[in-house]
Amino acid sequence: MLKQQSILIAGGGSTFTPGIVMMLLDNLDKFPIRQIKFYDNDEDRQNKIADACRILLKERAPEIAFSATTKPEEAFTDIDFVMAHIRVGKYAMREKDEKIPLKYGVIGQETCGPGGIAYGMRSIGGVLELVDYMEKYSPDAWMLNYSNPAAIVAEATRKLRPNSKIINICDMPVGIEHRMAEVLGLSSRKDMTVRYYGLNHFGWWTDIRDKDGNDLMPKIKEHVAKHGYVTPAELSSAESDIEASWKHTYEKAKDVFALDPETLPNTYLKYYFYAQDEVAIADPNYTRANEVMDHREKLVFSECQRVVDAGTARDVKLEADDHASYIVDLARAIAYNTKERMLLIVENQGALVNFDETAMVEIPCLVGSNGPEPLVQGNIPRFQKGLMEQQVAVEKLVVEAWEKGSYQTLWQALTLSKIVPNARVAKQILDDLIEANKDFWPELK
Ligand SMILES: NC(=O)c1ccc[n+]([C@@H]2O[C@H](COP(=O)([O-])OP(=O)(O)OC[C@H]3O[C@@H](n4cnc5c(N)ncnc54)[C@H](O)[C@@H]3O)[C@@H](O)[C@H]2O)c1
Ligand SMILES: O=P(O)(O)OC[C@H]1O[C@H](O[C@H]2[C@H](O)[C@@H](O)[C@@H](O)O[C@@H]2CO)[C@H](O)[C@@H](O)[C@@H]1O
Ligand SMILES: [Mn+2]
Repeated sequence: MLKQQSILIAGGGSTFTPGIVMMLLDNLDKFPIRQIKFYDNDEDRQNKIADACRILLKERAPEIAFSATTKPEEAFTDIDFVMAHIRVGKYAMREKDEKIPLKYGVIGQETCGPGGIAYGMRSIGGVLELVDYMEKYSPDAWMLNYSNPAAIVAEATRKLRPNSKIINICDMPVGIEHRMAEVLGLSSRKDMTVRYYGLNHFGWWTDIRDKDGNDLMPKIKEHVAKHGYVTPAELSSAESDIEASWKHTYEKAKDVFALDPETLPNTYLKYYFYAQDEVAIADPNYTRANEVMDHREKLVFSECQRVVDAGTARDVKLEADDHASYIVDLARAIAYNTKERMLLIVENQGALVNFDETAMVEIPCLVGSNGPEPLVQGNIPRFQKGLMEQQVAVEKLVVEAWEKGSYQTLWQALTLSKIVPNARVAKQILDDLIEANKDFWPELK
């Protein structure tokens, strides 16, 4: 009989929380649960999600104990897995991360360039705090962390909490693999076995095969060269479920792919290869944060309110997706030693032979009860190596700047980012970001 698990969702008020709860409910036969707790530092926001999830859980799995709290000891005691997805500063700060660089004609993005650096400087402290609570109150637990910017957070936990049981993850590769599977007519992305390497939001597939070992790359490449990662269904229907900004990102993968037709790229490389094109189509007064607040956040919170008002979650419209299935698969792999092959952000340690051993890289790993076992991906080519060396230096400098409280180091990080044109612009953006982030960043000297 499988051991029943106790789960803490940290960032209970996240728009992604209901999806994860739905996915946990869908998998109770493979991942039995005795307790789910929510933790957040914003009680009102968390309660809106928790009140709906309490109804959902009572109807579908009344045997699972449920609670929501803002008290760390109550939250982190008696836990097997912490599923973390906090956003320090919430959407109000994401909006500033995006709009400040745009004032200077520079990409404003959640995880890439100056926006990602600003968000990283807020997230490091928040995530380390969660790790410390977990180690104090449930020292045997694992933290599976989605909190962004995952690359910077991963470098911070590697360097500042080297022995902690935290695994940093991203749903972007599985989201793209889902699209590849649709292109191939496969029923699941899990029918594919992939080789992949890179940094978070900065990587490439080098090999994709079916379970019999047949090479699937040629067919995917043929599609991507024409349509990027827009799926056949999206191409043939005038109406699509995806938002226009994501559709553009999937289309733009065509131009990103053109740079290296040997591999298949992660979508967010568009911000590095085509920075000016992306700035040209951005609206400095209405960025992705505004879209998310107007769409996903409204949708999730209004649906939770509807469930609470109706007193039932019988016809709840919130769905579990790849994002949720990935974190649940990872928890299962650790809990029951499934040895599932998954892309994770781990310390390189020779897996990319000719790359910095201490870099946090995104590569396939076999996951069991001891955690991830990285799979060697060999030598990487000069083009990717050059790009990755520059980007990993940015990520390491940000963590160093946070640790030392150093203005100079953060200025260097911004200047080194491929997205920022020069040191003068880097300084202007930095000074604005410091002012905007004074409640969140360490003081920089
Ligand atoms: N790694 C990935 O691929 C991936 C994918 C999707 C989302 N995410 C990340 O997941 C997170 C949640 O995204 P969202 O859009 O749902 O955000 P959200 O703002 O809806 O939710 C985040 C929650 O975190 C809470 N929070 C902030 N600081 C906290 C702290 N110090 N302690 C406890 N709680 C805190 C907020 O109050 C909020 O309820 C973000 O970091 C986002 O970037 C990552
Ligand atoms: O702008 P947002 O908040 O909608 O998304 C930013 C996040 O984007 C990635 O996740 C995508 C995923 O790539 C896509 O396939 C689909 O599932 O939607 C997800 C987000 O809604 C990315 O991996 C995250 O790190 C970003 O935060
Ligand atoms: Mn991601």
